[in-house]
Amino acid sequence: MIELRSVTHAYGDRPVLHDLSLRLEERRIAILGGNGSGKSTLARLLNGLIVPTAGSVSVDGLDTRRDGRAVRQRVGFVFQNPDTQIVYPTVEEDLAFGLKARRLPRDEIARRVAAALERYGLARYRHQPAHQMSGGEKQLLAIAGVLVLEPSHVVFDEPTTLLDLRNRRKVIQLVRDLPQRVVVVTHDLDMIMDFDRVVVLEGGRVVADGPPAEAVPAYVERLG
Ligand SMILES: Nc1ncnc2c1ncn2[C@@H]1O[C@H](COP(=O)(O)OP(=O)(O)OP(=O)(O)O)[C@@H](O)[C@H]1O
Repeated sequence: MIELRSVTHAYGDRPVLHDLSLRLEERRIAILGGNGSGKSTLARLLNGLIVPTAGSVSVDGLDTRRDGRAVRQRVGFVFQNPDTQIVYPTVEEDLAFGLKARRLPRDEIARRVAAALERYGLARYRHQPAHQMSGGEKQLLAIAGVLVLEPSHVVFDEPTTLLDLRNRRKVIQLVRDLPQRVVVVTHDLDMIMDFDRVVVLEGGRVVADGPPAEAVPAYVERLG
C-alpha cells in the first residue's frame, strides 16, 4: 500500500500540492487533472524521486524520506519521455543495466533479459542501438527496463502521450495485464475506464476521487 499523510510539496516557495492524504490500495489507479495541477509531482513523490516538503509518503510501510533506496526498488517509475530512461547503447544492454546495478547473478540477468525481450516484443531489436528505435519502440523498451526489475508497484507518467494508435493500444494492454499495483498519470480517458479508482487533482488538491464512472465525468465537467 502507498500512503500519503498530509503531504504538501513546494518548489522554492511555491506550493503545488496542498495537504494531501491518500491511501492507494486499489490495483489500478489513475491520476487525472489539467496541466499544472500537480499530477507529475504527486507521481514523483510515490517512489521517492522527490520527497515532500511537509508530511510523509510511505510504501508498504517504508518511508520515502528515510528508506528512499528500498522504496525505489519497490516502485518502478516510467517517465513520459523514454529518452530520459534509456541509458545503454543496445536494447539488450539497456535491459541488463538495472539488473547489474542490483548485482544479480549473471545467469539470472541473462534469463530475465531474455524473458523481457520475448514478452515485450523486443527480441528482434536485441542488438540494435536503442537511439535508432522509433518513439513507440523506445517507450516499450523503457517500460520493459522498469518491469524487468520486477517492482511491486509501477508508476507511469503519461505513458501513451507520445504514441501512435497502435503503440498506444499495446501500452494500454500491457498496463492492463500487469499483476502489480499501477498508478498512471494520464490525460487518456479511454485508458482508465476500467480502472479501480480515479483521483482528480486541481490546483494541487483532490477534487474528485472514486470509480471512473463517477470521477471521470466530474473531471470533464470541471475542465469544460
Ligand atoms: N522542478 C520544478 N521546479 C519548479 N516548478 C516546478 C517543477 N516541476 C513542476 N513545477 C511546477 O509545479 C506545478 C505542477 O507541475 P506538475 O508537473 O506536477 O503538473 P502536471 O499536473 O503533471 O502538469 P502537466 O499535465 O502539464 O504535465 C506547475 O505549475 C509546474 O510549473
